[in-house]
Amino acid sequence: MKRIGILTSGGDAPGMNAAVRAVARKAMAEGLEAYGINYGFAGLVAGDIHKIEAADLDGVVNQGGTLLYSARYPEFAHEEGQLKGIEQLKRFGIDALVVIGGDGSYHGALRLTEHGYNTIGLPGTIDNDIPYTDFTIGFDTAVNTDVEALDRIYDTAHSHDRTFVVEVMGRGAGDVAMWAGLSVGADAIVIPELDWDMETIANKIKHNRANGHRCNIVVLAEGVMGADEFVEKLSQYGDFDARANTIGHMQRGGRPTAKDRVLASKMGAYAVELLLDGKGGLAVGIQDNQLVNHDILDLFNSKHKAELSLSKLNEDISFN
Ligand SMILES: Nc1ncnc2c1ncn2[C@@H]1O[C@H](COP(=O)(O)OP(=O)(O)O)[C@@H](O)[C@H]1O
Ligand SMILES: O=P(O)(O)OC[C@H]1O[C@](O)(COP(=O)(O)O)[C@@H](O)[C@@H]1O
Ligand SMILES: [Mg+2]
Repeated sequence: MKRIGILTSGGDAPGMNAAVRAVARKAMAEGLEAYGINYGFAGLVAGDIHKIEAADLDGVVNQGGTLLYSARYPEFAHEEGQLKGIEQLKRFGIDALVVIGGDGSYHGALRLTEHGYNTIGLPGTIDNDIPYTDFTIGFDTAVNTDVEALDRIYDTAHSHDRTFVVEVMGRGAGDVAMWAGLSVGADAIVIPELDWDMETIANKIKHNRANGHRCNIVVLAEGVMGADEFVEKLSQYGDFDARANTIGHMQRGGRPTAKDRVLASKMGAYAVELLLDGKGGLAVGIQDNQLVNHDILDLFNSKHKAELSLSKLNEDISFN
């Protein structure tokens, strides 16, 4: 093996650059060359591919976004695009590929593996919705961004005796909502994985208010419903002077936390070690603080397990 290709795909996530840097620099340290593919699978098919020099990676470890750019490119679900992508990789003499992205990107990586092309997946998504890893690259930063936003919203909630319903991202997963909600002492955290009931939430808010809690924060995972709709339904159970906020894409950008930088660096270097061992078709994860790898195919026969006990814990300690 002489050349490793790297691409980032799907929603950008803070720490993707640290992962690209780790893969490329580790490859170089092992006497290999690194090639960057711009715009995920779209750039792969188009042949938007360039050699990465060590100096290109200077000053990127602390940058959000992705220096390789990203794309949502549904066309890659078609075999024609996949074969074209492999042709491009061969044209550049690239022997193996590291795909940094979320669950969708892993589908693309699996297709390449099925066509006999050695591919390793690194979990890069703020959603934390990937099986066989406790954490994904970008999750910690997104949660911390949400916590900062929620702390600011709390100031207004507290000053005006208001209830704020704040919608955070996560697609179908409630991890971002649970971590952010527990971190700010939310009155309620509403996620798609667990049953919930509007009347119970309204009663909890009333109970807390009756016991001196002047304002309320409800953290809502986007996979449940939008914040406006939630406020409308909540208001049917009382006048909480409620406001809806959606944090949106600002939680996807920004400088990665140290935790995400370290995770990305570890995973990136590990991917190169796996490839040097002649392995491929694998997804890298971290479980109980140990780097692990699983067949990418196994990820599609499994479901991400959210740490749902966080929701129960929040219930237990968020009353007045
Ligand atoms: N079934 C599939 N087969 C091949 N490629 C896919 C498939 N699903 C997704 N992809 C590729 O992965 C990209 C990223 O997936 P997406 O779900 O948008 O983000 P993420 O990887 O962050 O979850 C898609 O735009 C597409 O190029
Ligand atoms: O950026 P877009 O295309 O509007 O998509 C928003 C979605 O992307 C995310 O921010 C990240 O998701 P992925 O990692 O799966 O791309 C989700 O939390 C959100 O639902
Ligand atoms: Mg995804």
